[in-house]
Amino acid sequence: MTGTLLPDWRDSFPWPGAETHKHARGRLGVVSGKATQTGAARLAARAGLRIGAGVVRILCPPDAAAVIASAVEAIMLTPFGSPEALVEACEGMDAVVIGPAAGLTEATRAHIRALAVTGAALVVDADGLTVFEGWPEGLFEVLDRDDVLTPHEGEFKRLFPDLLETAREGGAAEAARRAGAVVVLKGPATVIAAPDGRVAVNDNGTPWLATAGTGDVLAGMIGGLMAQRMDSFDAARAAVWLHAEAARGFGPGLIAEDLPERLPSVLAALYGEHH
Ligand SMILES: NC(=O)C1=CN([C@@H]2O[C@H](COP(=O)(O)OP(=O)(O)OC[C@H]3O[C@@H](n4cnc5c(N)ncnc54)[C@H](O)[C@@H]3O)[C@@H](O)[C@H]2O)[C@@H](O)CC1
Ligand SMILES: Nc1ncnc2c1ncn2[C@@H]1O[C@H](COP(=O)(O)OP(=O)(O)O)[C@@H](O)[C@H]1O
Repeated sequence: MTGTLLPDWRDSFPWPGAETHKHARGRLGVVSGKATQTGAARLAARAGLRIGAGVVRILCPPDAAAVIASAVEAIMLTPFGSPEALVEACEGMDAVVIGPAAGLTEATRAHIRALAVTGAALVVDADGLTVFEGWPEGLFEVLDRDDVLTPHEGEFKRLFPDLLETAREGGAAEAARRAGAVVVLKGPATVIAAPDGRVAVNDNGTPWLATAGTGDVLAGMIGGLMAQRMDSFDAARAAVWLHAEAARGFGPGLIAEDLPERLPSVLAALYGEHH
């Protein structure tokens, strides 16, 4: 294991107990974009499954169903055609990831606002953040403390333009307070901040992660841990660390698809240290 600090979230990592079953381990939903933009959701869904969510289902616009169905196995699929149908399809979900390649549309805004009032904890990423540029309160007013926002710097500036000049730690902390949710400000030293004032800076980042789709994988990993009912701040810290650990272990040539496949060895090392 690399990283200079022993991750203290290890004690609350959701290893499965003997009596568990797939539904008890946690149900994760991932909302896909349209037919030509399904890869991001598939990356997130696969990462959520690899990190231990027992059941993962992609929710997709009807036109995307045939494309996704031909590209998934253990991951399930439900098409939806309206915000109401999306909410119905997410019944019983413990966590839902929305935003990767979702599209910068009024529909994306409506889907997020509808999902926020269900019982599922949300991970809002990528287009799900950008689409609220100029209307951040439209997002913040529907979030709960256990929801997570995962902006890179560009997305962060779209939601928090006045925090541009603030140092990353202070900026993320203020953003979390304002959003009333956990904020993961991604980058070489990813900052994780909770609305109750907890702040952590990840210490094992690697530039091998600077490749398209790795953020989608991270969103799926965070959602997968939240689906297993890990505290959202701890889930975010754990996922950021494991994501970087997987990338370090792979090294040159890494693409986003490699990260979920690398997770078993990273998790095995963590499991071995713990048991
Ligand atoms: N396989 C897939 O289907 C993938 C889909 N993706 C999705 O594609 C959509 C658009 O992605 P884009 O990359 O165009 O949108 P972004 O919002 O990431 O990038 C738009 C602009 O933001 C700026 N920016 C500022 N700071 C940045 C930072 N730290 N990192 C990256 N960009 C920064 C850049 O100038 C960039 O041109 C998103 O919904 C995203 O989820 C991507 O995640 C890549 C993989
Ligand atoms: N130079 C870097 N050093 C460490 N991590 C990085 C670096 N560049 C990007 N990353 C990480 O890679 C991921 C990129 O996510 P994101 O920008 O959302 O990409 P995408 O939208 O293509 O999935 C984040 O987890 C980020 O922290």
